[in-house]
Amino acid sequence: MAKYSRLHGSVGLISLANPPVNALSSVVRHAISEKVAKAFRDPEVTCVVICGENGVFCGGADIREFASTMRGPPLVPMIDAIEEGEKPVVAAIEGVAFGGGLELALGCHYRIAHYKARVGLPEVTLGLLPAAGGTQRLPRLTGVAPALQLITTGRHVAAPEALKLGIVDQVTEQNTVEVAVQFAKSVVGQALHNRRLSLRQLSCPPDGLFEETMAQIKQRARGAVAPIACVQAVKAAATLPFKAGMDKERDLMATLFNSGQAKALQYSFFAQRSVAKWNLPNGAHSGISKARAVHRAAVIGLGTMGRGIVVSLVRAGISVIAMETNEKQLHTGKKMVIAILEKDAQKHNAAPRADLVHFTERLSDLSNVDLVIEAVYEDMVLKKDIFKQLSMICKPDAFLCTNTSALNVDELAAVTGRPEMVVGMHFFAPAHVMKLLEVVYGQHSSPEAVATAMQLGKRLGKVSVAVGNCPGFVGNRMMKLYVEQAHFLLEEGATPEQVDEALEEFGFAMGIFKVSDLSGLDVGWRVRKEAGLTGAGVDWKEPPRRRQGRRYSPLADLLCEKGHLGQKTSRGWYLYEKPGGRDPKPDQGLHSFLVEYRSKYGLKARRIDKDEVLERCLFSLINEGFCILDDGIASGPEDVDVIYVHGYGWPRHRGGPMFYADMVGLSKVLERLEFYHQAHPDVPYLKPSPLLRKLVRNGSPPIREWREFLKRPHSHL
Ligand SMILES: CC(C)(COP(=O)(O)OP(=O)(O)OC[C@H]1O[C@@H](n2cnc3c(N)ncnc32)[C@H](O)[C@@H]1OP(=O)(O)O)[C@@H](O)C(=O)NCCC(=O)NCCSC(=O)C[C@@H](O)CCCCCCCCCCCCC(=O)O
Ligand SMILES: NC(=O)c1ccc[n+]([C@@H]2O[C@H](COP(=O)([O-])OP(=O)(O)OC[C@H]3O[C@@H](n4cnc5c(N)ncnc54)[C@H](O)[C@@H]3O)[C@@H](O)[C@H]2O)c1
Repeated sequence: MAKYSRLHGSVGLISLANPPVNALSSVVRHAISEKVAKAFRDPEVTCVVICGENGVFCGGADIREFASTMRGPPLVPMIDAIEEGEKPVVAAIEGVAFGGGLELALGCHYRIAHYKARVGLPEVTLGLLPAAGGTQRLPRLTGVAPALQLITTGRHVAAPEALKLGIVDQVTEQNTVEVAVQFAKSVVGQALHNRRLSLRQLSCPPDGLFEETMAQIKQRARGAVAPIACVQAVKAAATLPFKAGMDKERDLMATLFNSGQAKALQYSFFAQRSVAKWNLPNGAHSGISKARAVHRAAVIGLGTMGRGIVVSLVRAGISVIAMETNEKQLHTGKKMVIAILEKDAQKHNAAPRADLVHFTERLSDLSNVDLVIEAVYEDMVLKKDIFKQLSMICKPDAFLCTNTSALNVDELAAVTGRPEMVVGMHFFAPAHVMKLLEVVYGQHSSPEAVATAMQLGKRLGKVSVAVGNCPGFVGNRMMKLYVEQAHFLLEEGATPEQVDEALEEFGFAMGIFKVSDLSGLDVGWRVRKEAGLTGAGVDWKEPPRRRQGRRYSPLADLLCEKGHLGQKTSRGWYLYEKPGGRDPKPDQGLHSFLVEYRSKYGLKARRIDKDEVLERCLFSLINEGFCILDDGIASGPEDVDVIYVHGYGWPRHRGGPMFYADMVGLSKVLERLEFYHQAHPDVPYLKPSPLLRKLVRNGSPPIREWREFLKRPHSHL
């Protein structure tokens, strides 16, 4: 709803009141239209201020309404009516003015913002465009180039920058509504013609602007349609009269509105918020579990992961003890941490925060920290030794966390005298960049420990997902099968280029073989050795392409044995111009190696099409996702999808693997898995999961109903 009051006798104040973000639901739109008309009718009222209650102007259209038939007064005529009014209308912006909220403000004649407010048109991130005049009014206010950038990226703009761009007329540190009221009174009687953005003429955009932006988008937003529609809409603003531009905006929105991409992106928006509401097998949940404040943290091991974790903690203003095992490693780690912090400082024109980090070689220095994150080698014996020592050294209420990618959190907890204080905090590389954090609860992890890790993740700007304990947790458990299928496809006749091309066309920023070259083939090699699949622990009675009773591909192991570890050695699945090179080229040597390999094992190469690449790689991953849900390791499909979108490069406009399965159709996924399982009976995980079968038996309900078919989450191995 929206409230109406009269201030100082002559100012009509309209306050949007729809907590938490004053979204423009049909009720709110109705109320605004009514109150504006009332203020315009009232002869005592000479000017109007529109604001939002609770320190938020408006978070835009009510996204939940998009899933059903839109009812209530549309936004466009409502905003037009405000702009056409003969009394000055001032938007008082606190908190945010996003999407339809900013479009409403652009319809007002003036905008006053609090200095902490943010504005933006993030519709593109929801698979849409700003269709309440945003694509036509913003370019008329800022010029075409800045508007194009803001609309195609959805970037949030802080008030001081908004002032520079001309989006707001004034920024204040005072009470914004009071300032806006005084301002409104001061402009009564002034001509409004110039303040009506729809009447403004646009100056010519720079030559080639639209073509260049389109090319950048095609490169950056692989396959996403909304940014392209945004360019077309802004181009209409630059080339057509306002009314014709509005028609174009509406038509483009109509094509986006019901698209699969818009549905996927809106699902992702709510999924990201739903994972913050976690629950544990013992009934504890985010609503009742209190996090403890973390003032001092420690990170053990300053390798690839530890460095990034230290930087993340420092960026959040937390003081850190960074510990390494010897002077040389400490020196290298310290140099890397400081280099990143200095780069940060340069970017923000501030002093580096290195004073927050204390570097040490002594574990005993950790006695007084609130929380420790261990990030040493993936070696259970080493980690256990460290946890045993931590249990004795750290103060009794310190949380002990591990960044292990796949090891058993319960086994680590068991060597401490405080298993309830132990959780996994699984960051992703590089940890100061990647958004995802898996918070792994063990059998004994207390709700307070989970709440603290989740809260800390939030403070570090991560999207945190609570998951149960099993080998690989959620992300890596699914990933393993996806990688394995890609290797099998090479055995059967594909090349790394063919597999990667299919995955990149699907929307992944990088195909799986390029990713493998980037992170180093030795990472997986170490994991396979630890799992007894290669190296000393192997049962040599089994043939090379069979391990632990099932099909196995030793291809990656053979490359590692040759020293072909990826970018760092200039050869892996691709060829690079020099060690550390970034530009992958097809490797004829690798192709010949594949031919020899197939001939050695009597494998006949066949033509593998893109559909098979996608189905084999993605459906096996999805099938494991269903097993994970069935096991209660993830509490809902949203958790799996958020993990894949934020940690594994799954294209956001495809929602995530479980959402994708729903879009493709569960019976199709089931039928194809049955087909591939019959064709490859020695690959057990291609057998469709019982949950997938159950859902299909129950008529393939939409993803939002899957939780009804799930058991409660639990942690098991
Ligand atoms: C606002 C935020 C920055 C706040 O962040 P914060 O961290 O404080 O809080 P949360 O993110 O946790 O949010 C709290 C709570 O609020 C929910 N929520 C937030 N925003 C919205 C919203 N806009 N609508 C609904 N609900 C919202 C959130 O889900 C949380 O609740 P939960 O229960 O899940 O915990 C931050 O929230 C944020 O960034 N929000 C999104 C901002 C945004 O993207 N805004 C743009 C919205 S889209 C829009 O505005 C479109 C406009 O351009 C208007 C277009 C006109 C539409 C015309 C339709 C024509 C259709 C024609 C086609 C017809 C074709 C045919 O069928 O024939
Ligand atoms: N690299 C990744 O992509 C990635 C991603 C997520 C999680 N992980 C996990 O993070 C952990 C660390 O991985 P990494 O890639 O950073 O390894 P790394 O080899 O780059 O670094 C490990 C560091 O630990 C230090 N170390 C070893 N023993 C120590 C001890 N007793 N005390 C203090 N420091 C010690 C080493 O000197 C080294 O600098 C592993 O458990 C790994 O599985 C790695």
